[in-house]
Amino acid sequence: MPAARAAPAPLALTMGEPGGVGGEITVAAWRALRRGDPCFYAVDDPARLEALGAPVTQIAEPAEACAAFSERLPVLPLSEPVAARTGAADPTLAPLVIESIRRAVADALVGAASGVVTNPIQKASLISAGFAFPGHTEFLGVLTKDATMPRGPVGERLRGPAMMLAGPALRTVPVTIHVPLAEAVRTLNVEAIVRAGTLAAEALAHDFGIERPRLAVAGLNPHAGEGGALGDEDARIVAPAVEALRAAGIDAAGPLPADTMFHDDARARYDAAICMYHDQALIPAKTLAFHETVNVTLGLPIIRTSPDHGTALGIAGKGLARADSLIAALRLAAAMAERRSAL
Ligand SMILES: NC(=O)C1=CN([C@@H]2O[C@H](COP(=O)(O)OP(=O)(O)OC[C@H]3O[C@@H](n4cnc5c(N)ncnc54)[C@H](O)[C@@H]3O)[C@@H](O)[C@H]2O)C=CC1
Ligand SMILES: NCC(=O)COP(=O)(O)O
Repeated sequence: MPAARAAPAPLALTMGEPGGVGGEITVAAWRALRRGDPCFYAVDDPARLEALGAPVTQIAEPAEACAAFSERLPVLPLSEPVAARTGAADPTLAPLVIESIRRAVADALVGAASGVVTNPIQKASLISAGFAFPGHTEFLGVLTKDATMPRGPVGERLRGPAMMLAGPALRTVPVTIHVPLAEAVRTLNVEAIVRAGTLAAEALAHDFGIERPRLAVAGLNPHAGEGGALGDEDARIVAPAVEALRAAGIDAAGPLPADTMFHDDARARYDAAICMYHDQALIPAKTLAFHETVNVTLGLPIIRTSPDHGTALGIAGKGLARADSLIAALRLAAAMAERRSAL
């Protein structure tokens, strides 16, 4: 008889900005998932989550989480209590927000957690407190830079980080991420597009189970440059990148006019859209499925997903926040972990 497969490690869920909706959607996600899968633990302040209505159990190690999960929300405590004001971001709490991310990543790097799911952070608040990164994506790239990639040297060539927004009807990958638009245009280059496309194709094959992934590469300018009349970047930068992706055996089409590549019929022709800048990728993804889309970091030695939305300070504590995107993020992280464990 084949040996029974060990139960997967739990997922680690970070605190995010404690003044935002992270705490209440954590509790709602636990209520939705506690009788099924996947099991997770929060790296947070147990008293804070208990005050939000969950029966909590304080754990010392991730390995204790799944036995308790159906009855109580497992919480790995931060080093200090979190005194947050609902609806306001507080830069003095930045060290605890960052501690939560560091601990979750450390657990994933040693295999104690099967992946990291992050609650939203208030970026400006963290940056004002000295945080040197524009988002989780870039921070996670640095936190994991010394860890070996899965699949050895092949994996090393695919080291990110890169961002994918994955929804039921659309996946997008922005080539440039958290930079001002003018800088995105100025710094766009062939290598960055090839890197994003290669990471996307690899993730579609290995994490999403798509045997022969098809990429659609967006142009930068209106009408993909209109033959040079509306800018030369599409011919000079995007087209050679598409050629390079094809030469590497990746099914890539483009540069495509971005205004006509996201309607229903167009989306049926590809598995992911490679976009030139943040909003070109995130606007269609969030418009089509704000509550189901998940933010996935590609090219890390660990799994990381997150809801697509932010801290939503304006609705925090009002009972209006939906946990669907966080639940989708937890489910996708678990599915990715299962796929990777079978490789
Ligand atoms: N992964 C992360 O850490 C992310 C962090 N952010 C940060 O969040 C902060 C606020 O960003 P915004 O642009 O205002 O975006 P937001 O996503 O927080 O809010 C946009 C709109 O969607 C609503 N909304 C958001 N989440 C919701 C939910 N779960 N249920 C129901 N309605 C929801 C809000 O009430 C608001 O009307 C910024 O500091 C931003 O950088 C934004 C996106 C991702
Ligand atoms: N707009 C998406 C976003 O800001 C998420 O960034 P990250 O914190 O996941 O890097």
